[in-house]
Amino acid sequence: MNYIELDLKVDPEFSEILMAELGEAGFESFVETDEGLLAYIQEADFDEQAIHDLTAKYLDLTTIAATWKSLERRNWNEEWEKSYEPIEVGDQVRVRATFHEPDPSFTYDLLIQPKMSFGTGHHETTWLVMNEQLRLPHERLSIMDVGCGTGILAILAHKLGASHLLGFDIDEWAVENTRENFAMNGLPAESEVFQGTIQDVPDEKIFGGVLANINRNILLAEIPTYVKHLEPGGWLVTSGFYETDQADIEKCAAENGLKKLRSNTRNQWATVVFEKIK
Ligand SMILES: C[S@@+](CC[C@H](N)C(=O)[O-])C[C@H]1O[C@@H](n2cnc3c(N)ncnc32)[C@H](O)[C@@H]1O
Repeated sequence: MNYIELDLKVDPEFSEILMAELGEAGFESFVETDEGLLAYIQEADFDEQAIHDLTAKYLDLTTIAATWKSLERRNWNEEWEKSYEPIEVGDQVRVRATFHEPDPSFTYDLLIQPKMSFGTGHHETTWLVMNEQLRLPHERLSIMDVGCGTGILAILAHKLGASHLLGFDIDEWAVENTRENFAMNGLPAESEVFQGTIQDVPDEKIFGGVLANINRNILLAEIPTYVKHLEPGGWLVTSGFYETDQADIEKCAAENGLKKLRSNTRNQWATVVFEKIK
């Protein structure tokens, strides 16, 4: 049986009330930490939406940053083979696993084996970002993929003509999976993948485009740093937040020298595309 470990960074004052709520939602055990709370639930009972709702509910009172991970590896390929169908973005992009036949009518054929990592194109946010990538220049640009998951966004960037890719993720399994998927999709050996955050990217590295499908709180904290790594006129695609959080993201971006180009939504999830003012 696999368990999910939910890591809530929150003012300890709120730990008790959160434990009561999480207990009702099926979480079985808790460990209070200096920074908040670790909570454990069987993977089958875990509901990502419920955690988003919980975080949103307390936002007016305190800041809660929620991250979670599965405590054991599973054979995702086996799970996939039971239920996974290729996913299409417009009439140009098709994401599939190796056990699906290629469809030559699509210009961009992406091979993704997800393992434990987020990012097959099935999630609204991944789909929304890929849909925006199709409208953005990539030719000969250096592109950074923040929270690369399976590496899917960087792989599409490569297929759209990007010259150099840098991807990173805090999750070691995502990093391992991105490396595998990069190799499977023929990304150049010079592509960089590492485990870490934007803080680990050297100041002198400048990009023509940044892909950041993360979440509201991390975006609000990190947008100023993304901007420092963008060349003037470079673009930033943000996602991983709900429509209700879009105004906060846009305000933060405007305060940091970004101009909004456009936005889109899908099932209440949002994406906003910005350009660094020259
Ligand atoms: C919503 S998923 C997106 C994955 C993939 N880029 C996609 O679009 O499908 C967010 C990813 O960001 C990673 N992550 C979360 N916080 C991060 C941070 N501060 N820096 C880097 N990666 C982070 C998570 O481990 C997860 O793989």
